[in-house]
Amino acid sequence: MKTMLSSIDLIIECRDYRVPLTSRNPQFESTLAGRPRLVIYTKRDLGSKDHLDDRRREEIIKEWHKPFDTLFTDHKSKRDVKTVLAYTKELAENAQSLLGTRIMIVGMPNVGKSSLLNALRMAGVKKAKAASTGAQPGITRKIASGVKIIEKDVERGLEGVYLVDTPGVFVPYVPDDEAMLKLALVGSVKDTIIAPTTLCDYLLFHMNKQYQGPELYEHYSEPTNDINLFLDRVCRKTGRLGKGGVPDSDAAALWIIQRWRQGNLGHFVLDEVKEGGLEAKKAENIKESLSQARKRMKAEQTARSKAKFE
Ligand SMILES: Nc1nc2c(ncn2[C@@H]2O[C@H](COP(=O)(O)OP(=O)(O)OP(=O)(O)O)[C@@H](O)[C@H]2O)c(=O)[nH]1
Repeated sequence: MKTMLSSIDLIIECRDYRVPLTSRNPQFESTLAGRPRLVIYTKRDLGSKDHLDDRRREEIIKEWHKPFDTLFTDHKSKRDVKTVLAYTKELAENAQSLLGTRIMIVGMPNVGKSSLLNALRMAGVKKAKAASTGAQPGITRKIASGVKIIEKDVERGLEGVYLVDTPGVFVPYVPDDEAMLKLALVGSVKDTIIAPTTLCDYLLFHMNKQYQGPELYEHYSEPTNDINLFLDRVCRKTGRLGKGGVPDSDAAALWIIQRWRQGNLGHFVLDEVKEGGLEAKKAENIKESLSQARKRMKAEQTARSKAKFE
């Protein structure tokens, strides 16, 4: 990515709408520093009900990223895709490059980079899917060559706009267990990494915290904080029973997680969004990276003194 940056006119940084803070990658900040950037929060449909609270949250997030522009998208919304397309077109018209405008799309695994690229291509040049997409992270494995999203327009001196898709880049370290649970819940890590019942327990905690609370899962269980009881009810309700009628909790947990990821168990954000939240997160990341550096130095020192005595 770094080596390509010199030929890139704009970086589109995709972040998951449901984890605006936890998905911050400090590595991008240093690598992409000084480059023009547009921040796009993807999967808005899964985190927003388009209420006043949601719009207020989006205003705060926009403030966080200034001077960069911020957009919020659902890749199936024609209006959202057109807004992104118009943004890139304006950029290209102002740049008037002889080689065309090149845009690199970066972000965490499974955040929706390829889906956005495909939607922009369809809306811009009416061409079918150029990149593979999938519900698990790690589908895009290499940096693709530019995919055209806006045609050349000789009369307007426009040389075309090209998007470069990149593989998802996971945060260099995850500061705590809760951050890992959030990233797993939104699908940034493979489902085999964290036990499904643990992940589902964390989801249950969030569902209970929402305004609708237990109504969100009323088809499956009575209100509860107890994951065992909850999964038992889900198994019975959906027939996820093994030999001798034993509830298959793992299968039920995975199914519930998928239902939430598809937007069927409430639309909400896992991070707390407040004014100055991003600045606080940046300060936290600096503290964390210092302590990581100290740990690394200590380990190196121990290894050196061990080698001396061997
Ligand atoms: N509901 C909803 N789902 C989305 C949206 N964008 C992407 N998805 C889904 O999220 C999953 C991941 O999308 P991809 O486009 O493959 O994500 P990616 O960032 O390219 O993933 P990697 O290849 O792992 O880097 C797919 O199942 C998409 O259908 C969105 O705006 N809303």
